[in-house]
Amino acid sequence: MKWRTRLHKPPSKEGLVAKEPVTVYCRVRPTPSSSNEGISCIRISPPSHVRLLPPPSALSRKEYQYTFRKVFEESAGQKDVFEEVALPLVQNLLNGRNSLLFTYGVTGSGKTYTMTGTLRDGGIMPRCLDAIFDSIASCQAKRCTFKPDRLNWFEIQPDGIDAEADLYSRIAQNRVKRLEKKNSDPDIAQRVKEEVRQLPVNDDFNYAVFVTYVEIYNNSVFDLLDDIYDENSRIRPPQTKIVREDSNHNMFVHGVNELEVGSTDEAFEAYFYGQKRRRIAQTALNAESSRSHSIFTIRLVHAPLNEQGDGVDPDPKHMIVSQLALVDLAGSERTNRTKNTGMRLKEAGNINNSLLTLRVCLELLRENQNGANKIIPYRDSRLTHLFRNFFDGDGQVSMIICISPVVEECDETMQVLKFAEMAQEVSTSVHTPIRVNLGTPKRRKAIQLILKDSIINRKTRELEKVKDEIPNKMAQAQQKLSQEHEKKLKTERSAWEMGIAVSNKRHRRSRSAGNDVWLEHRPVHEVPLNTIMQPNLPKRKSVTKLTDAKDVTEKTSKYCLMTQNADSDGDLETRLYKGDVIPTSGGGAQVMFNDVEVLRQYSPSDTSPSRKTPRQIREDLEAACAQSSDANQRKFLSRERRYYEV
Ligand SMILES: Nc1ncnc2c1ncn2[C@@H]1O[C@H](COP(=O)(O)OP(=O)(O)OP(=O)(O)O)[C@@H](O)[C@H]1O
Repeated sequence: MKWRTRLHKPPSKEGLVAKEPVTVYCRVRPTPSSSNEGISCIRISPPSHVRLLPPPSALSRKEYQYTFRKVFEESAGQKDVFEEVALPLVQNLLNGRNSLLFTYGVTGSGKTYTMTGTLRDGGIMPRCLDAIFDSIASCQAKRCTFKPDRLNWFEIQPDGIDAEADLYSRIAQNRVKRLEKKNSDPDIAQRVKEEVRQLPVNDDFNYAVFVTYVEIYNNSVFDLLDDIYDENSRIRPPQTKIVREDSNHNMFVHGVNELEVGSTDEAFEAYFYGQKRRRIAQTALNAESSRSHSIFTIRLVHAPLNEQGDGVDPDPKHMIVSQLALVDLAGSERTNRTKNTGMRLKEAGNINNSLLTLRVCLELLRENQNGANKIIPYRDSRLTHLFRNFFDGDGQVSMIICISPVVEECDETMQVLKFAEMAQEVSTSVHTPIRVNLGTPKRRKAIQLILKDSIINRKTRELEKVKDEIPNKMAQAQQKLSQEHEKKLKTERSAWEMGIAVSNKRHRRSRSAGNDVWLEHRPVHEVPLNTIMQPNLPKRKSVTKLTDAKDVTEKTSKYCLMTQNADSDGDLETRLYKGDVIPTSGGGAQVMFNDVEVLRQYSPSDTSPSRKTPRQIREDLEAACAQSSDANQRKFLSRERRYYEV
């Protein structure tokens, strides 16, 4: 069943609210190889002090010491910075809180390096994504369970994918892929993922991750995930977006593309796509200087598990949306040093204006916290307008000041440090939303336990069933075995009876009447048999002496060796040893004896005890048949040799 929840406005803010100061960290980048090696305008006193030593050429020669939450030395790794600065913000996100993290500093001071890093040594953004996905791994909602309504909220589709949402998702993913094919983007597969600490999550909720990527360039907002190409594959000029306020007074970029991502790599694909759209202009200071503020926002949708534990609660009032905005600010710089002109000068002016507005807003906020009641000019720049909620109402704000030890940049570095020190004096409210009371806390675990239990029960039942069936199955197997045995015996018996039938005289006689040509090998001194029954061999050739091999090899297929003898009672006994003539591979022939016929004449009046009964005679014959192997055939032959010349 599929249904759509009616458009729902975010719930009013209830829950715990705590005041948190803007947290400022300072990262000192290694001295660039191009600068005067060994000359540095910075001294660090771990863990939180940094001293600026202006060179003789500086505008102000006074030494200053600044204190921040933590100062990262040149040797600090990406992991150190992430764990100290961003991991608590990821925990915020998982707890339903909002956070904003800026990197701020002069051009080339390491802001992008700190925020994004490289594929081999990821910065804060990929590490945050890894930590999020690792933490929600067991509670990730089915794709398309939530659909952005483009008004800063989400619709719930409890059954997951619906056609429209799926289409949206496919278009969005394809757009990212298509661009990747056309350009030689960094290979995401080469990204090195470091072990990230899994953070605790409320596993009675299902989670989905969405990303947006916008830039503020010359004080206009652009959606970096907007389709670059139109229907005719022509490059579309970028469309400016407006910053709006939703019904709950939250600021958002209207109509921005919000992409559901199922993994860090998918989010990275979106990021690289967006990178293409960023205006990257070369300045005299940095070959890859970004001239716009870029904002990569991760939104986490939390929705309670439904009662069955196989989907989400369809009530949108129970849904929580938290966000972590990662802002890579454009470099603050002095135009006279960068020697910018024309468009670059305009860019620099806008960048400095928005940074100045940020500074002014923070200064006035600080004054208001100390009793003043001044209007904060958020609207003076898109940057402050968009993040008004964070400063004014809700969310933790953190900042990493990136500084370079290069002496030439000492004056600008001082401005950055002064601004950052002031920013720490501003406090913001951090709101922790109240999660819906599910009635049965630890619902997922309970359902998992029930499922596990039912699997165990099912397996036990299956085992018991098998156990019950064992005697039955054994009886069946035994019956089958005895049936097979019986059948085998029967076959053997009938074969045996067939054998006996073969020795039946009449039967053999009838076989003699076929197309076979018999070689009848008679004794030299034959007793006249006129009065005695004789075998009927219709096509035969009789010999008393085998002199020519051709007698056997040519034409004949049957061989019959005849003996005549007087038995112990003086009666005449004629024996016919019969066999098949089988050609051999050497061109000769061999005889395979397979039958013995005994014709005996005796007087019916003779009743002497030594006379064999017909039954005894038959038994003798059967025994002779049973011995019709090669060896025995040879024995027969040698036994009878004295009567023949072979
Ligand atoms: N901590 C660091 N360790 C190693 N290399 C660094 C570090 N910080 C910066 N870099 C290097 O310095 C160069 C400039 O850094 P980056 O592009 O991050 O500066 P930026 O402040 O973002 O500049 P812009 O304001 O122009 O965007 C890059 O080549 C980057 O790899």
